[in-house]
Amino acid sequence: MTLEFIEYPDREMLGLSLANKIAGQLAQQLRTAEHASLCVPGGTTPAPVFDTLSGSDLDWSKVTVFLNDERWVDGEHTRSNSRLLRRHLLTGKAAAASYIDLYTGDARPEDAVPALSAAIEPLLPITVLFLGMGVDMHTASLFPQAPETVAALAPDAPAVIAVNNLKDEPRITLTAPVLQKAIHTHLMITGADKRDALERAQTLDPKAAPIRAFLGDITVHWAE
Ligand SMILES: O=C(O)[C@H](O)[C@@H](O)[C@H](O)[C@H](O)COP(=O)(O)O
Repeated sequence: MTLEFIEYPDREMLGLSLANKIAGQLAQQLRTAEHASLCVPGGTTPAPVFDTLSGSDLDWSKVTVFLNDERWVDGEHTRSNSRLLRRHLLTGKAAAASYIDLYTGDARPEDAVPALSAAIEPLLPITVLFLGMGVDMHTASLFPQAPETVAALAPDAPAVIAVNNLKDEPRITLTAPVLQKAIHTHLMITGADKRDALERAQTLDPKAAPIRAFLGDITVHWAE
């Protein structure tokens, strides 16, 4: 188990390098397999990586993309992570990729769990997992001390679960057993506060610091 920490001179270098690494790992998988999967975060940080990655020269028609987690809002809502992907990742060459939308339009995320689990399970293990992290040490929609986080960290958790215990809209999130089995895992963080939070997370229990559950074999990409 190795945590590799890469510090970049700036965010632009980070974005270019991480996009190239992800594209290289997807291409490597496609040399020996018919299919590859790419699981990505929402939030505000990853857009520059997506912009570069979407122009990468690989056989995107053999790649399936899905999010780590989604907010339960319509796909055109400004808080929709799918909206971010459609504008920054599923465009250019990457428009040929298949996309599993975690927002199904069901009234509640709970209603979508069986169908989404069934759609995601055949794509496992995830070839490349790209994670983000909040300063509170959450990743995907696994928030510190939330009852859903305890459920999502269980070794027998289903592939996705609904998360309702939030100030804003409900969400759906992939769970630890699915995320932990990814072949390649990258975490992108920016700013001193997130670097400090990551350091703190390494001393805490995953229920208090959910990112801790994924700090096995992982490459952390950081820039100020
Ligand atoms: O939907 C989400 O919110 C994400 O998937 C989430 O886990 C994100 O990666 C972190 O919250 C960091 O978000 P920022 O990049 O906006 O800081």
